[in-house]
Amino acid sequence: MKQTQKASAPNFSDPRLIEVWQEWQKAPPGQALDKWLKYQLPKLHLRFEDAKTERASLALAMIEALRFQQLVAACECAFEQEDDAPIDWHAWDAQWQPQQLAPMDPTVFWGWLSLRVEGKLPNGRAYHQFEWQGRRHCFGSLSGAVVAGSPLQLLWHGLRPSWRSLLDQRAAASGWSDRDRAHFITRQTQTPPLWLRLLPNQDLQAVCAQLQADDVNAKIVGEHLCALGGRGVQATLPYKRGQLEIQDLASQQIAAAVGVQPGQKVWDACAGAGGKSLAIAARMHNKGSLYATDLHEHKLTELKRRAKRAEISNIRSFTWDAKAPLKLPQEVARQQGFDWVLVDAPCTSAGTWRRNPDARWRFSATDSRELVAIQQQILTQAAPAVRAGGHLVYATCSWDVAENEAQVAWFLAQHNGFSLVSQRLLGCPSEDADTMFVAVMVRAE
Ligand SMILES: C[S@@+](CC[C@H](N)C(=O)[O-])C[C@H]1O[C@@H](n2cnc3c(N)ncnc32)[C@H](O)[C@@H]1O
Repeated sequence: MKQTQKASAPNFSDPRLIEVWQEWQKAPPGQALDKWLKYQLPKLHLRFEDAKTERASLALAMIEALRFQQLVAACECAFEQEDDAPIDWHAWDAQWQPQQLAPMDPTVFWGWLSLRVEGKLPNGRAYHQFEWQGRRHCFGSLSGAVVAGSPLQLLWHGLRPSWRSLLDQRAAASGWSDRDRAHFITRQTQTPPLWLRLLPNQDLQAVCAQLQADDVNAKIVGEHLCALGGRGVQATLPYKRGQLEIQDLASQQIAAAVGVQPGQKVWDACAGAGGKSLAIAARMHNKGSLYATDLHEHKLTELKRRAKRAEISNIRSFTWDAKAPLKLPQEVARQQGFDWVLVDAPCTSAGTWRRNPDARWRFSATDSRELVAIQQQILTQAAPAVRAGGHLVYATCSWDVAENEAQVAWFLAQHNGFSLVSQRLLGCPSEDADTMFVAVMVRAE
């Protein structure tokens, strides 16, 4: 099958990046990069020879830009400083906002970025070696000053120094060694592979071989399949035939923590577009019922489309807002509750920053507090729907302890009838995936 190859690396020498970056600076604060690229890139009337490949390369460069934009600002700050006095990066970070990048010359911005990502300046006359000598020197000094535990270490890997205490909490909660912690931090600079979930009765080797034949760099890791670079999967035969779904490894592990048996009753309370619902239902073989609810109707519409594609017929979906308890469906009321309830709660999504680096700049203490309150509300409403002896599974795609272990502790303190079976962090740093959390609790008989 002939397939257009998409770019697998950013091209920092592409002069069109200047305009793209300037336009991005005009986007409303908080705009998601992937949506912006999808709708705005075609509007920029940039001249492309191979539009698909070149747009993909621009998109990859923008992903790197959003990952390291604060480091670029820090480099320019260090360069402009007149004396050699050490900079208090904590204090600098406390007043830094992404909007402060707008006045920076975009050529300078991409120069710093290319130094960080590729170790060299982009090709082009704008980067006259002599003029950049000072910046190169400054870059070398900064990189030499990156030591474990320092604010500069976090900046260097695209993380805010102010998140250090959150990392400390995570390291303590997960019993990370210094090596685990360093691994987690360095992995924030790399996009994880695109993980694929095989539908039941599919042959892992055969699907992998077909993906490779379709020009996807597919690889088997243990019992799992992933695409390195992750492009073009939706254009392949296995995807079109419905043999696989795109789903991060950690997300697959959350679905696996719902130990459902065919014939049981499950409620996926925050089902969204159905990532977990579909994976859970796949193990039910259309026996029993899975109730998929969400605040947003449009997400459930997508869930229904995906369920049809996967030939799943036992999912019932309807909107539900955690402001009120769920009225149990009759068949569930008869057995006095669900066997399994999954709360895949709305969260800061901090565990997806490797894939969506722009999301980190939307992370704020106020939003986290609000989300913690919503998570507690959803857990509180979901708990009575678990039957005696049934299980409540709580999950997030965040590594923030406040949204995870602390929530579980809060819930258990409020609900005597529940006890903890297990809780763990999934994905990065143990695996090359997003970072997520899952806790399984059981209700007393
Ligand atoms: C982490 S996402 C769920 C992802 C989904 N389970 C999946 O695997 O694709 C959290 C979901 O919670 C929903 N949500 C947010 N606030 C809610 C509320 N008050 N009541 C019910 N659902 C809510 C959001 O619409 C969102 O789809």
